[in-house]
Amino acid sequence: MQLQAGSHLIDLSRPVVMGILNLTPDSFSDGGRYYQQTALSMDLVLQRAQQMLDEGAVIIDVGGESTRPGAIQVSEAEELDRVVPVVEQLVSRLGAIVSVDTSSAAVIRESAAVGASIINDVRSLQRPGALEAAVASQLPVCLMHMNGEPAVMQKAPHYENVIEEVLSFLQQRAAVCIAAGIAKEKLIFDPGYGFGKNLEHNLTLLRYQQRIAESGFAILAGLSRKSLLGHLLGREVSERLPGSLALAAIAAQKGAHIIRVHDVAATVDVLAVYHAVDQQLFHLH
Ligand SMILES: Cn1cnc2c(O)nc(N)nc21
Repeated sequence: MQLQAGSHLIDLSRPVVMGILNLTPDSFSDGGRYYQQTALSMDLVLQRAQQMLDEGAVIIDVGGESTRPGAIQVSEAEELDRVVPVVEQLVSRLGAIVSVDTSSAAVIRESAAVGASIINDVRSLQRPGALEAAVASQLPVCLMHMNGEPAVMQKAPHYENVIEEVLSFLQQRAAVCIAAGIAKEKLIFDPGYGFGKNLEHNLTLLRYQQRIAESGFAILAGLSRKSLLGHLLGREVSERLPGSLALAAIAAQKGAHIIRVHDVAATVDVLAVYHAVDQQLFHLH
Protein backbone atom coordinates (compact mmCIF):
# COMPACT_ATOMS: atom_id res chain seq x y z
CA MET A 1 0.00 0.00 0.00
CA GLN A 2 1.23 3.53 -0.82
CA LEU A 3 -0.08 6.98 0.15
CA GLN A 4 0.29 9.92 -2.24
CA ALA A 5 0.82 12.79 0.21
CA GLY A 6 1.33 16.00 -1.72
CA SER A 7 4.57 15.58 -3.66
CA HIS A 8 5.58 12.62 -1.46
CA LEU A 9 4.78 8.96 -2.08
CA ILE A 10 4.77 7.17 1.28
CA ASP A 11 5.41 3.42 1.25
CA LEU A 12 2.96 1.85 3.69
CA SER A 13 3.99 -1.76 2.98
CA ARG A 14 5.50 -1.62 6.48
CA PRO A 15 4.28 0.46 9.44
CA VAL A 16 5.72 4.00 9.57
CA VAL A 17 6.08 6.40 12.48
CA MET A 18 4.31 9.76 12.70
CA GLY A 19 6.10 11.99 15.21
CA ILE A 20 3.97 14.32 17.34
CA LEU A 21 4.89 18.01 17.41
CA ASN A 22 2.51 19.71 19.82
CA LEU A 23 2.23 23.51 19.48
CA THR A 24 -0.31 23.97 22.23
CA PRO A 25 0.23 25.21 25.80
CA ASP A 26 -2.03 22.53 27.28
CA SER A 27 -1.27 19.29 25.45
CA PHE A 28 -1.56 16.37 27.82
CA SER A 29 1.95 15.20 27.20
CA ASP A 30 4.45 17.89 26.23
CA GLY A 31 2.59 21.12 25.68
CA GLY A 32 3.90 24.59 26.29
CA ARG A 33 7.55 24.09 25.36
CA TYR A 34 7.25 25.82 21.97
CA TYR A 35 4.27 27.99 22.71
CA GLN A 36 6.00 31.37 22.98
CA GLN A 37 5.85 31.89 19.18
CA THR A 38 9.23 33.64 19.22
CA ALA A 39 12.18 33.11 16.94
CA LEU A 40 13.71 31.04 19.74
CA SER A 41 10.66 28.82 19.93
CA MET A 42 10.71 28.33 16.15
CA ASP A 43 14.29 27.13 16.44
CA LEU A 44 13.23 24.76 19.21
CA VAL A 45 10.38 23.49 17.05
CA LEU A 46 12.69 22.87 14.10
CA GLN A 47 15.26 21.17 16.31
CA ARG A 48 12.61 18.84 17.74
CA ALA A 49 11.23 18.08 14.28
CA GLN A 50 14.73 17.41 12.90
CA GLN A 51 15.43 15.12 15.84
CA MET A 52 12.28 13.12 15.09
CA LEU A 53 13.22 12.90 11.41
CA ASP A 54 16.75 11.80 12.33
CA GLU A 55 15.22 9.14 14.61
CA GLY A 56 13.18 7.78 11.69
CA ALA A 57 9.83 9.57 11.75
CA VAL A 58 8.36 9.55 8.23
CA ILE A 59 5.65 12.12 9.02
CA ILE A 60 5.60 15.05 11.47
CA ASP A 61 2.14 15.79 12.90
CA VAL A 62 1.62 19.46 13.79
CA GLY A 63 -1.32 20.56 15.92
CA GLY A 64 -2.32 23.94 17.30
CA GLU A 65 -5.36 22.88 19.30
CA SER A 66 -5.08 20.38 22.12
CA THR A 67 -7.57 17.55 21.62
CA ARG A 68 -6.94 15.90 24.96
CA PRO A 69 -9.96 15.11 27.13
CA GLY A 70 -11.36 18.31 28.61
CA ALA A 71 -9.40 20.56 26.25
CA ILE A 72 -10.89 23.98 25.58
CA GLN A 73 -11.32 25.12 22.00
CA VAL A 74 -8.87 27.65 20.58
CA SER A 75 -9.79 30.47 18.18
CA GLU A 76 -9.16 29.92 14.48
CA ALA A 77 -6.88 32.97 14.43
CA GLU A 78 -4.82 31.56 17.29
CA GLU A 79 -4.63 28.17 15.58
CA LEU A 80 -3.52 29.77 12.31
CA ASP A 81 -0.81 31.75 14.11
CA ARG A 82 0.51 28.63 15.83
CA VAL A 83 0.39 26.18 12.97
CA VAL A 84 0.92 27.82 9.56
CA PRO A 85 4.35 29.40 10.19
CA VAL A 86 5.59 26.09 11.60
CA VAL A 87 4.28 24.06 8.67
CA GLU A 88 5.94 26.48 6.28
CA GLN A 89 9.31 26.20 8.05
CA LEU A 90 9.15 22.40 8.42
CA VAL A 91 8.53 22.08 4.70
CA SER A 92 10.88 24.78 3.39
CA ARG A 93 13.79 24.21 5.77
CA LEU A 94 13.56 20.49 6.61
CA GLY A 95 11.70 19.15 3.58
CA ALA A 96 9.49 17.29 6.04
CA ILE A 97 6.30 15.39 5.23
CA VAL A 98 3.90 17.30 7.46
CA SER A 99 0.42 16.29 8.56
CA VAL A 100 -1.71 19.03 10.06
CA ASP A 101 -3.88 18.14 13.02
CA THR A 102 -6.80 20.53 12.52
CA SER A 103 -10.57 20.68 12.03
CA SER A 104 -10.52 24.22 10.64
CA ALA A 105 -11.19 24.97 6.97
CA ALA A 106 -8.87 28.00 7.09
CA VAL A 107 -6.04 26.04 8.69
CA ILE A 108 -6.48 23.28 6.08
CA ARG A 109 -6.32 25.84 3.26
CA GLU A 110 -3.42 27.85 4.63
CA SER A 111 -1.39 24.77 5.62
CA ALA A 112 -1.87 23.18 2.21
CA ALA A 113 -0.76 26.45 0.62
CA VAL A 114 2.57 26.30 2.49
CA GLY A 115 3.23 22.65 1.72
CA ALA A 116 1.44 20.40 4.20
CA SER A 117 1.15 16.83 2.89
CA ILE A 118 -1.65 15.28 4.97
CA ILE A 119 -4.80 16.55 6.72
CA ASN A 120 -5.31 14.94 10.11
CA ASP A 121 -8.78 15.91 11.35
CA VAL A 122 -10.00 14.34 14.59
CA ARG A 123 -13.48 15.62 13.63
CA SER A 124 -13.41 13.94 10.18
CA LEU A 125 -14.09 17.14 8.19
CA GLN A 126 -17.43 17.81 9.91
CA ARG A 127 -16.78 21.48 10.73
CA PRO A 128 -18.21 24.06 8.25
CA GLY A 129 -16.10 24.34 5.11
CA ALA A 130 -13.59 21.67 6.14
CA LEU A 131 -14.67 19.11 3.55
CA GLU A 132 -14.56 21.66 0.72
CA ALA A 133 -11.14 22.87 1.85
CA ALA A 134 -9.84 19.30 1.98
CA VAL A 135 -11.16 18.54 -1.51
CA ALA A 136 -9.57 21.73 -2.86
CA SER A 137 -6.23 20.85 -1.25
CA GLN A 138 -6.21 17.44 -2.99
CA LEU A 139 -4.33 16.13 0.05
CA PRO A 140 -4.91 12.77 1.78
CA VAL A 141 -7.12 12.93 4.86
CA CYS A 142 -7.10 10.96 8.10
CA LEU A 143 -10.69 10.39 9.27
CA MET A 144 -10.92 9.63 12.98
CA HIS A 145 -13.78 8.48 15.19
CA MET A 146 -14.55 10.74 18.14
CA ASN A 147 -17.62 10.45 20.36
CA GLY A 148 -18.67 14.06 21.02
CA GLU A 149 -16.13 16.85 21.66
CA PRO A 150 -12.92 16.74 23.75
CA ALA A 151 -14.57 18.81 26.45
CA VAL A 152 -17.19 16.13 27.18
CA MET A 153 -16.21 12.96 25.30
CA GLN A 154 -14.98 11.05 28.32
CA LYS A 155 -18.14 11.52 30.36
CA ALA A 156 -19.58 7.97 30.47
CA PRO A 157 -19.10 6.98 26.79
CA HIS A 158 -21.44 4.15 25.77
CA TYR A 159 -21.59 1.82 22.73
CA GLU A 160 -23.75 -1.16 21.85
CA ASN A 161 -20.86 -2.54 19.74
CA VAL A 162 -17.86 -0.22 19.72
CA ILE A 163 -16.13 -1.88 16.74
CA GLU A 164 -19.17 -1.81 14.48
CA GLU A 165 -20.16 1.72 15.53
CA VAL A 166 -16.66 3.12 14.98
CA LEU A 167 -16.31 1.31 11.63
CA SER A 168 -19.76 2.46 10.52
CA PHE A 169 -18.95 6.09 11.36
CA LEU A 170 -15.66 5.96 9.43
CA GLN A 171 -17.36 4.35 6.42
CA GLN A 172 -20.08 7.02 6.47
CA ARG A 173 -17.48 9.82 6.55
CA ALA A 174 -15.51 8.10 3.80
CA ALA A 175 -18.63 7.92 1.62
CA VAL A 176 -19.18 11.66 2.09
CA CYS A 177 -15.54 12.42 1.25
CA ILE A 178 -15.55 10.18 -1.84
CA ALA A 179 -18.82 11.73 -3.04
CA ALA A 180 -17.22 15.18 -2.61
CA GLY A 181 -14.26 14.17 -4.79
CA ILE A 182 -11.58 12.76 -2.49
CA ALA A 183 -10.20 9.51 -3.92
CA LYS A 184 -10.61 6.43 -1.69
CA GLU A 185 -6.83 5.90 -1.84
CA LYS A 186 -6.39 9.29 -0.13
CA LEU A 187 -8.43 8.35 2.93
CA ILE A 188 -7.00 6.97 6.17
CA PHE A 189 -9.14 5.39 8.93
CA ASP A 190 -8.37 5.95 12.59
CA PRO A 191 -10.33 4.36 15.48
CA GLY A 192 -9.61 7.41 17.66
CA TYR A 193 -8.23 5.70 20.75
CA GLY A 194 -9.14 7.71 23.81
CA PHE A 195 -11.66 9.93 22.02
CA GLY A 196 -14.89 9.10 23.83
CA LYS A 197 -13.85 5.61 24.84
CA ASN A 198 -13.34 4.03 28.25
CA LEU A 199 -10.66 1.43 28.94
CA GLU A 200 -12.87 -1.47 27.79
CA HIS A 201 -13.74 0.34 24.55
CA ASN A 202 -10.07 1.12 23.81
CA LEU A 203 -8.94 -2.45 24.49
CA THR A 204 -11.78 -3.87 22.40
CA LEU A 205 -10.98 -1.52 19.51
CA LEU A 206 -7.31 -2.53 19.58
CA ARG A 207 -8.10 -6.25 20.01
CA TYR A 208 -10.31 -6.13 16.89
CA GLN A 209 -8.50 -3.33 14.96
CA GLN A 210 -7.95 -5.82 12.10
CA ARG A 211 -11.75 -5.63 11.54
CA ILE A 212 -11.30 -1.93 10.69
CA ALA A 213 -8.18 -2.70 8.61
CA GLU A 214 -10.29 -5.15 6.55
CA SER A 215 -12.09 -2.09 5.15
CA GLY A 216 -9.09 -1.68 2.83
CA PHE A 217 -8.25 1.86 3.99
CA ALA A 218 -4.86 2.75 5.47
CA ILE A 219 -5.03 2.70 9.27
CA LEU A 220 -3.57 5.28 11.65
CA ALA A 221 -3.28 4.40 15.35
CA GLY A 222 -2.59 6.97 18.07
CA LEU A 223 -2.01 5.28 21.43
CA SER A 224 1.20 6.95 22.65
CA ARG A 225 1.19 7.77 26.37
CA LYS A 226 -2.62 7.82 26.43
CA SER A 227 -4.71 7.46 29.57
CA LEU A 228 -5.61 3.82 28.89
CA LEU A 229 -2.01 3.17 29.99
CA GLY A 230 -2.66 5.16 33.15
CA HIS A 231 -5.68 2.97 33.85
CA LEU A 232 -3.86 -0.28 33.00
CA LEU A 233 -0.50 0.43 34.62
CA GLY A 234 -1.16 3.26 37.05
CA ARG A 235 1.64 5.18 35.38
CA GLU A 236 1.95 8.94 34.96
CA VAL A 237 2.28 10.33 31.40
CA SER A 238 6.08 10.50 31.69
CA GLU A 239 6.27 6.82 32.72
CA ARG A 240 4.25 5.36 29.86
CA LEU A 241 6.99 4.58 27.30
CA PRO A 242 7.08 0.79 27.85
CA GLY A 243 3.30 0.58 27.64
CA SER A 244 3.26 2.83 24.57
CA LEU A 245 5.81 0.60 22.84
CA ALA A 246 3.75 -2.48 23.62
CA LEU A 247 0.69 -0.79 22.12
CA ALA A 248 2.66 0.25 19.02
CA ALA A 249 3.73 -3.35 18.41
CA ILE A 250 0.18 -4.63 18.91
CA ALA A 251 -1.30 -1.92 16.66
CA ALA A 252 1.19 -2.86 13.93
CA GLN A 253 0.39 -6.54 14.38
CA LYS A 254 -3.29 -5.71 13.99
CA GLY A 255 -2.98 -3.80 10.75
CA ALA A 256 -1.94 -0.23 11.54
CA HIS A 257 0.09 1.45 8.76
CA ILE A 258 0.88 4.74 10.56
CA ILE A 259 1.72 4.84 14.28
CA ARG A 260 1.43 8.30 15.87
CA VAL A 261 3.87 8.67 18.78
CA HIS A 262 5.88 11.02 21.01
CA ASP A 263 8.86 8.67 21.34
CA VAL A 264 10.11 8.16 17.78
CA ALA A 265 13.46 6.36 18.13
CA ALA A 266 12.13 3.70 20.49
CA THR A 267 9.04 3.10 18.35
CA VAL A 268 11.14 2.87 15.17
CA ASP A 269 13.11 0.03 16.78
CA VAL A 270 9.94 -1.73 17.92
CA LEU A 271 8.48 -1.55 14.41
CA ALA A 272 11.78 -2.74 12.87
CA VAL A 273 11.62 -5.83 15.07
CA TYR A 274 7.93 -6.30 14.22
CA HIS A 275 8.71 -5.99 10.49
CA ALA A 276 11.61 -8.44 10.69
CA VAL A 277 9.41 -11.05 12.35
CA ASP A 278 6.42 -10.30 10.13
CA GLN A 279 8.52 -10.63 6.96
CA GLN A 280 10.88 -13.29 8.36
CA LEU A 281 13.76 -10.98 7.46
CA PHE A 282 17.16 -12.26 8.53
CA HIS A 283 19.23 -9.22 7.53
CA LEU A 284 17.97 -5.75 8.51
CA HIS A 285 21.21 -3.99 7.45
C1 LIG B 1 -4.25 14.81 17.31
N1 LIG B 1 -4.44 13.44 17.80
C2 LIG B 1 -4.37 13.04 19.08
N2 LIG B 1 -4.60 11.70 19.17
C3 LIG B 1 -4.81 11.27 17.89
C4 LIG B 1 -5.11 10.01 17.32
O1 LIG B 1 -5.25 8.91 18.09
N3 LIG B 1 -5.29 9.93 15.98
C5 LIG B 1 -5.17 11.04 15.20
N4 LIG B 1 -5.36 10.88 13.85
N5 LIG B 1 -4.87 12.27 15.68
C6 LIG B 1 -4.71 12.37 17.01
